[in-house]
Amino acid sequence: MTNSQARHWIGTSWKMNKTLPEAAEFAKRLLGVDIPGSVQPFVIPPFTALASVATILRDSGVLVGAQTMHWADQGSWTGEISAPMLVDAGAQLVELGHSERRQHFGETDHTVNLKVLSALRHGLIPLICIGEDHDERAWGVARATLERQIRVALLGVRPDEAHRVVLAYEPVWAIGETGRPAPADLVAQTHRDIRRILVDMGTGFAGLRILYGGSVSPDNAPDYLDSPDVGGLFVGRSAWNVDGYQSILRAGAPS
Ligand SMILES: O=C(COP(=O)(O)O)[C@@H](O)CO
Repeated sequence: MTNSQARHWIGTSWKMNKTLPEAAEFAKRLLGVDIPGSVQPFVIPPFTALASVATILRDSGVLVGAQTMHWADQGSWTGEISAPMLVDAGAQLVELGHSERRQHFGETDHTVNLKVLSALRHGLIPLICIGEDHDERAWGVARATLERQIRVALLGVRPDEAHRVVLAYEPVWAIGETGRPAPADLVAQTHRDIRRILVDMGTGFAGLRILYGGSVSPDNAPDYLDSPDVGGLFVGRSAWNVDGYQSILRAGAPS
């Protein structure tokens, strides 16, 4: 169940981090955190910890997700995990198309689309990551890149099911240790551009939630959340400990 009153979704992917005991400790500590009612929290552990974290956070209001999946329901796909397996493990959402998967693991707009359709068929919330790289921004084609990523990811998604999709705008140049935090005005403008693309796509798509991700920290979170088109934050390093995550969750409380 998602919090239908939530103004912001604020979540973290742990990427390839945390052992089972570390994951359980985080989840148990999170149970004691006072999360603002205006925030929908979510946590995306590695596959190994998905079921145990989902069990600890069951009925807590914190959504639990996976970092990727395959589009087929089952079959000879060595090393892969399907949507029914994620549901079986307790996942409610699945992150798709993260730039690290596009860059290092051959994820394409087409495979993201196949995965989005599978996620929707199985009742998972697809959290679709989009974002231009450094050159695409320098060459003035950032908006075109985002439009292509969005339109291909959502091919075949019916207007009446589109509201279940969440987008995360994550400029590649802003992500990770070598990333440069994006200026808040650029984030606000790009979210407006994305909103216009969605509006052009028609009823059902116009109101999709758009999160921002890339070097989000407790310091810059309030500035990003100031923009009316920013529907929340998707956080990496700064939320890998509960105190950091809690500080960013607090930024989502109404002032
Ligand atoms: O990659 C993301 C942002 O990572 P940071 O470490 O916050 O730059 C985003 O997808 C959350 O994992």
